[in-house]
Amino acid sequence: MDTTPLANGRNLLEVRGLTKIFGTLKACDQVDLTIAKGEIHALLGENGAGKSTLVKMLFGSLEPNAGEIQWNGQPVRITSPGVAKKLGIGMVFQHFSLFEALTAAENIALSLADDTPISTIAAKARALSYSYGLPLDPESLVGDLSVGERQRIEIIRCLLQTPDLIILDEPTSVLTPQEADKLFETLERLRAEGKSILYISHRLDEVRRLCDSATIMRHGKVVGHCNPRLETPSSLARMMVGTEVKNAERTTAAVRGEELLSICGMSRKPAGPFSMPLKNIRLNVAGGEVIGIAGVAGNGQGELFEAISGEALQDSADAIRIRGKSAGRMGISARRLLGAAFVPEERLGHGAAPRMRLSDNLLLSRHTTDGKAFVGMAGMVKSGAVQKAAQRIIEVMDVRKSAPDPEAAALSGGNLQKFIIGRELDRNPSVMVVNQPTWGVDAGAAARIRQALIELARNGSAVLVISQDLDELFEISDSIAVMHNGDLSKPIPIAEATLERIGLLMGGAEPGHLDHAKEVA
Ligand SMILES: Nc1ncnc2c1ncn2[C@@H]1O[C@H](COP(=O)(O)OP(=O)(O)OP(=O)(O)O)[C@@H](O)[C@H]1O
Repeated sequence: MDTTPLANGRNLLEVRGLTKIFGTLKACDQVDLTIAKGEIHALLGENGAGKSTLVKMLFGSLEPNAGEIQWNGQPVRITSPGVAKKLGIGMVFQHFSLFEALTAAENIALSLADDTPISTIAAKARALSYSYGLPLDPESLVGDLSVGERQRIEIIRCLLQTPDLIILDEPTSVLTPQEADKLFETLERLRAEGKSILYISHRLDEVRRLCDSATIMRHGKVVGHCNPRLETPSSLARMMVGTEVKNAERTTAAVRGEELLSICGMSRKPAGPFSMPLKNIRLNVAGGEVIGIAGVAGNGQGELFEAISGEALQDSADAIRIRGKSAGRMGISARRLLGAAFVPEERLGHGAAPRMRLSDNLLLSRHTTDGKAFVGMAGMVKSGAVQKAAQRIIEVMDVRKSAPDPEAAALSGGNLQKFIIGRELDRNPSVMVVNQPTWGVDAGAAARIRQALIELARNGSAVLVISQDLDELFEISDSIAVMHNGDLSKPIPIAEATLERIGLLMGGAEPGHLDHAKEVA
């Protein structure tokens, strides 16, 4: 591995010795980074390596403890995002900062902080979004949009400020392959226009395809540079993690046990003008198996998760059965009491309360289901037991953190995901339903999560995984069903599933959905 920065034309940004300390942890330790004009530069590293901390300092949302930043050859102090934007630095964050009750245009207006009329902003956003191939309806309410569409708003909001450097923190983790392709076209066009891009991603194949150079971080330090096009995904993973990374393995075939999760003709009207109806969904997940659900984002996967988890109730109690009990009218806690566990796609807010410590988050999600273990006589919390369970999860899932029991918001994105998945696995649920299990998780940790899901199933649980990552679904599933337009296809056993067949179902082109609908009728 090369350890000197690649010279690639004139430099737009040079960072020397940038350091950020949280408590006793050096999240960034003497980091050097050079970004040339007109290049797409990847920032790679395992979860908690310090990537987000570094870019937050470049965007003025965190103040460095030491180090220097030069912009166009001049030393600068980026004391706030406003200063960064004025210099020409734009950022698309890993966690979106959008108000759900406002429209896309209203959200954009808020960040522009001037008095341009909303109609002008909407018109500009619409024109820009279409010209960059990321179509957006500025009048749509954010609350009704899929994660992919929300990200589009963030990107357009950033581009409206005509930045010279665009920082993207894991932009494709929630996108479909088609959406990701569109984004790559947009980024390539921006590069051709002379813009620079700093690109954080755990998807190493896309880094190889898109990026001109890469800086690799480990434990807060820069450990090398490379030209990703000359590397393989496994050599990049090795540089990041420091050791070889193995894929998850289905070592034994699934032995289908009793049906533990049954969805029996479940329909749901669209919750808002932009959400998808669910159409007569039928699916049985038995103990021992992993069923994967593929689909282009926005085809009803989010609505399906809400209906199964109890975030949205059914008219009929029998529409969902968990371990034989009619659960369609039960809320999330009652379904959890039946032995089910749910991991939503949005980690902060939905999956964890950001300002609460990990142990409190654990108690919050499990006090009903683990009442005896965590709550004693007269409602006193057994804090020792809660702390012990939190530590166990942290160890099993290798959650890297800066304090013994930090707030959820102080974890890196991937480490929080590991904690949330670990918190649910720790209950040894009979039914586990996960939406995007490895969103934002590094290659090593993703393999660990996938292996844990396979093992949970092999130990007798029913596992349902909704994912936009087809490679992931092929790696862990015993059968794959596809959501299209609110309709779920019949699960295809993995031995008969090909990328082409699943791809056709995702596009609605194969009659699998129709056959299934006929069978159901
Ligand atoms: N506000 C904070 N307070 C305390 N510690 C923090 C804070 N933000 C980050 N950290 C810690 O700093 C380290 C680096 O985190 P960072 O988010 O920069 O990692 P990352 O490389 O972006 O990881 P990921 O790929 O998971 O997003 C982690 O150990 C994290 O727990």
